[in-house]
Amino acid sequence: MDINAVNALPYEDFVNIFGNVVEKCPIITASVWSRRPFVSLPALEAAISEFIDSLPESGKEGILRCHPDLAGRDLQRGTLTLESREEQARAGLDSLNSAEASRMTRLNEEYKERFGFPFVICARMNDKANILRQLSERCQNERAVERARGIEEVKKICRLRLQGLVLTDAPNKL
Ligand SMILES: NC(=O)NC1=NC(=O)NC1=O
Repeated sequence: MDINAVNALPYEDFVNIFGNVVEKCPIITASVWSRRPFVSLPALEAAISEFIDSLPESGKEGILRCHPDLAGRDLQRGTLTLESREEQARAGLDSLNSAEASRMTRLNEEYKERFGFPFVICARMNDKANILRQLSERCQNERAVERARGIEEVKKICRLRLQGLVLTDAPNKL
C-alpha cells in the first residue's frame, strides 16, 4: 500500500490497518485520520508523534501502560498482539534461559514499582543482552526522564510498524 492508497482509506479500514501502530492505542490512529491526506509516510508518522507530544504527562504514561512487559506474562500466555509477539521474538525474548527470564521479571517489576509504568524499548532495534542492560541502567533514572525515553521508544516502534504497512519510495528506486 502506498501513501495514496492510505489517504483513500475510509475511516474503518484506516483504523483496522493502522490501529495498533502504537500498541493498544487505536485512539491515536483514530485521531490522526482527520488530518489526511498525508503527503508522505513521514507526514503520517509526524501527525502521530504530534498527537502523542500534545498529551499531558498522564496521557503519555497511559500510552506506556498499554505496552506488555518484555518477556512477561503476555508472552508466556500467548496473549501478545501479533506485532508485539514478532518484535519480542526477533529480539530473542521468547528464548531466554531461566536466569535471564528471572532477571528480566525482577527488573521489570522493580522498574514498574519505581515509575508506575512499564519499561518500554524498541525491541526490534535491540537484542536481549542490550535490553537487559538498558532495563538495569534506566531503572536508576528519574521519572520524567523515563517518561520521555519511553515515549521516544514508542515512536521508534511506531515508525517500524508503519514501515511494515506502507510502501515508501525506496531512494534507490529504478
Ligand atoms: N515493553 C515493551 O517495550 N514492549 C515492546 N517493545 C516492542 O518493541 N514491542 C513490544 O511489545
